[in-house]
Amino acid sequence: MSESNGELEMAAMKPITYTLYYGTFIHTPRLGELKICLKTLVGVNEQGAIDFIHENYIHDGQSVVEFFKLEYEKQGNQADTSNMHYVDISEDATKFFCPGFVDTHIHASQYPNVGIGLGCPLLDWLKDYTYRLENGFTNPKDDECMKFANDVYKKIIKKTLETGTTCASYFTTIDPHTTILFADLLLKLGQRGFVGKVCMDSNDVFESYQEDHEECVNSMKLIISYYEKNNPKGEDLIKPIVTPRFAPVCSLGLMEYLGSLAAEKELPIQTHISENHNEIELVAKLFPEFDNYASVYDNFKLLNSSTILAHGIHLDEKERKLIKSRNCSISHCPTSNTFIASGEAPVKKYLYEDKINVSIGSDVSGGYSPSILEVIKQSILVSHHLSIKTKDQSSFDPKLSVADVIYMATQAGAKAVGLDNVIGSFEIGKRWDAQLINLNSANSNIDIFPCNIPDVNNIDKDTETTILNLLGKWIFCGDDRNCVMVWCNGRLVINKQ
Ligand SMILES: Nc1nc2[nH]cnc2c(=O)[nH]1
Ligand SMILES: [Zn+2]
Repeated sequence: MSESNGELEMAAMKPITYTLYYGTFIHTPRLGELKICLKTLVGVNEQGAIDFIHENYIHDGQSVVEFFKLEYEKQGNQADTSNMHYVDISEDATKFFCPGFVDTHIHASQYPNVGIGLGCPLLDWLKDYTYRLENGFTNPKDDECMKFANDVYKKIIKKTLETGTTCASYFTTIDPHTTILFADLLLKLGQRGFVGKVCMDSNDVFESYQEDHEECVNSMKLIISYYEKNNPKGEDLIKPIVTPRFAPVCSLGLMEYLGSLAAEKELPIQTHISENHNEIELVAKLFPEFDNYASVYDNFKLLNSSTILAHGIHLDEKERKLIKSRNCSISHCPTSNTFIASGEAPVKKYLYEDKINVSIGSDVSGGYSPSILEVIKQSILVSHHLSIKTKDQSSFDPKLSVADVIYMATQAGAKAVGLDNVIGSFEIGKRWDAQLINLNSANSNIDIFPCNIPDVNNIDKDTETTILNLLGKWIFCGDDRNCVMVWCNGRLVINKQ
């Protein structure tokens, strides 16, 4: 089903080649707008950028490569077709291209704990499971520690790529050396990623797992200079992200420093907010001078258009207004919110009434699955529970649609990480971060019947309905076996065909 580590690394190292993609494309360029493009031809150049898109392109016997050459010459350019690739899925109605998923909240270091700690409330879960595990990454002079970090980090990157995640915003641990190892692996394996060394200097409940202010400053310097030197030329594949873990483990001085660092270096920010009622009470107790949880972060300039706030389940109206006014994004993590019983975030309301950008996060290992396909399934189910609970109290229906969740997992994720003009949908000039879905792949969990197959040669309402039904099958019955090829920045990084 998947390649060995060795083959995967080699795939990522390959130069990007000019490639034509032909067939069905499904994407959500805007909230609530699902676009189904049939018989569409997309050209991706050697920089990994989309050069042209022709919808409803019919061959007429002309070779597609010839057509492309003529088109390119019309623009006054020479096309080198000697090393051109062509991926044609147009004859198979159960295959489609979709933008790569963007996971806006994932803890790489917590991968060994997936499935562990069921129902344990957040603050106990952190103390009893999470800090203990992360602490195992903080002894870089010990070969065993480095081997462990290498194993965990390689496996989580490989796993997320195999499930169609082409870009992720990661938390590692407080340790800078294993964090650099993680950044190195992202580059080797070819995934676009934001690397968040966890910053925390006040961990009373697990004192051996914290850093002092100076250690944090030095670690951040090390990581920022690594990124400046090691990104491939012309490709900004990795970037540091300023990561105060959450207010309860950060001193005022640390938050002040991190807010200034983000502003000075123009770096994005990620943290947690309003996940659990006991956590919210703790914040109110620790920071009595502030109005609410969100204003603690705001006071230290940690809320801006490059901030990703994970969870945000129990935000009050004032907080939501503040978050909107600062243009922050929320990362909705329903799998985690159900697994550790934190609650149900009313994200349909955030999206459509508050007009906040809401993306999707796996929150491994609060979330048991690194697959964003699994998380969007959970986001729909959680929204249905919310709808059942609130039916008699409000006319607003919190149920999420298929278009909503694909949007949150792609274009909204791209916006959350500041790449809304770079990835997230298929547009000329955007990078080719994409996945090929095959609903009939080897060992697929989905049974497809003749009545499920759309007539892709005849574009009408029936075709659209049948394709929408297929999307339902993908989200609810599919899994990583249906994600057969993955490209990141134009480069093929997963090939299970
Ligand atoms: N889900 C989750 N919430 C947090 N809040 C602070 N740290 C964490 C974490 O690691 N996971
Ligand atoms: Zn988290």
